[in-house]
Amino acid sequence: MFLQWPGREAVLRVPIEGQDREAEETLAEAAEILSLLNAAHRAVQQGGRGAERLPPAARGRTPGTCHPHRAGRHLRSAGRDFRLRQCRPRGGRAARVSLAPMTPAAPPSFAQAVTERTRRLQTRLCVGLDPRSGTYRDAAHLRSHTLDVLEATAPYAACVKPQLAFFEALGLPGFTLLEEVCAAARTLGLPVILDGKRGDIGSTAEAYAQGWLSGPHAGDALTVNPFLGFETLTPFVGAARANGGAIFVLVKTSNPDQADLQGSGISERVAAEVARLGETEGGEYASVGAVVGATHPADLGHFRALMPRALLLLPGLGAQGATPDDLAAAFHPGGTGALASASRAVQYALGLDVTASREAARRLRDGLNGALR
Ligand SMILES: O=C(O)c1cc(=O)[nH]c(=O)n1[C@@H]1O[C@H](COP(=O)(O)O)[C@@H](O)[C@H]1O
Repeated sequence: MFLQWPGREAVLRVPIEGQDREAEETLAEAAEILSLLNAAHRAVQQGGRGAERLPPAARGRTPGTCHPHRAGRHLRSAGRDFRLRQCRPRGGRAARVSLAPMTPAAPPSFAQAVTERTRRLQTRLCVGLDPRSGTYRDAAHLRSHTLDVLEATAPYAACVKPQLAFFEALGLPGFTLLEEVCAAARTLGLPVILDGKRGDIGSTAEAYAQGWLSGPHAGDALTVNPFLGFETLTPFVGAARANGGAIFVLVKTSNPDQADLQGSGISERVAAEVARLGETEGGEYASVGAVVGATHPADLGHFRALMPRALLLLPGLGAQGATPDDLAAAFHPGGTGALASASRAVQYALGLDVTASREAARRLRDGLNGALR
């Protein structure tokens, strides 16, 4: 077992013995080494030599890289987290150390992260990334424009939604780009919804769920097609819950032809299942959300009421004709609970002009905020 002391540049590893008393014992040892490191550091700063005073566990490290210990500092020991209450050197080779155990904070779930971002940045916009290969000179151009649009629009976005079809169409390089997009989104603090509309018999759905919610190309959330029956949702729900992710189940899609199959109460049956799956979960919003087209403004309040704890993904803003003013009924008071999505209207707002994409995202964010006032 090891204690790690994460300094700015050095990680000090000290062997730990014992279980319960490990905090006192280990930190006493660590503090001793730190106190020696600090003494050595001071000696080096004063022009002397100090490294030879280090105990074997600390030898070989640059004394100048040690980090002074501070109350409040976070320590990780054998997978447990502690906060340093006090670390007082006592004489040359001893120190008194006092630790408070910490319960490590679980990373926020998709629903928490996206809702927190909505509140903090006042944005309900989901930026869709649908890179169309015919639009670009070559693969490098497609890549750079896609990443540029992501970066330029991030300040106005609650989340980003790459549509898998456009990446799959590029073959293997598309998967590499998707990974880059997901990594860049995470660096920008943007939760990622992968729009894959997956769904299959349960055993195959398990592989989809593994691939898109926990595999190397995974997003934080995935759109899911319930057409095969509710059994198809089970692996996706399991993977989303296990990974702090989410799924968005197609309830009423944005296209006019949805009526062919989604009329006659079908959307309501799916909505009831979405609500049922979410009702056992704690938290403000459940991990099971719903896709409801922004192109159905008259139905948004209805579906909001049927799935009170579901996040609603509202595609169809912009190119499919929906406007921010159409969407207020999908939100809860306070302006949370829904994400309005636009792809072409942002990514190709004015050809390949990235500044125009940025402005389009800003206008849509402002429009959505205005509609909620
Ligand atoms: O799940 C989706 O994102 C989705 C559901 C739906 O009902 N309608 C719909 O258009 N979408 C996706 O949302 C995006 C809409 O693109 P734009 O019309 O360019 O904004 C496309 O990637 C669609 O695949």
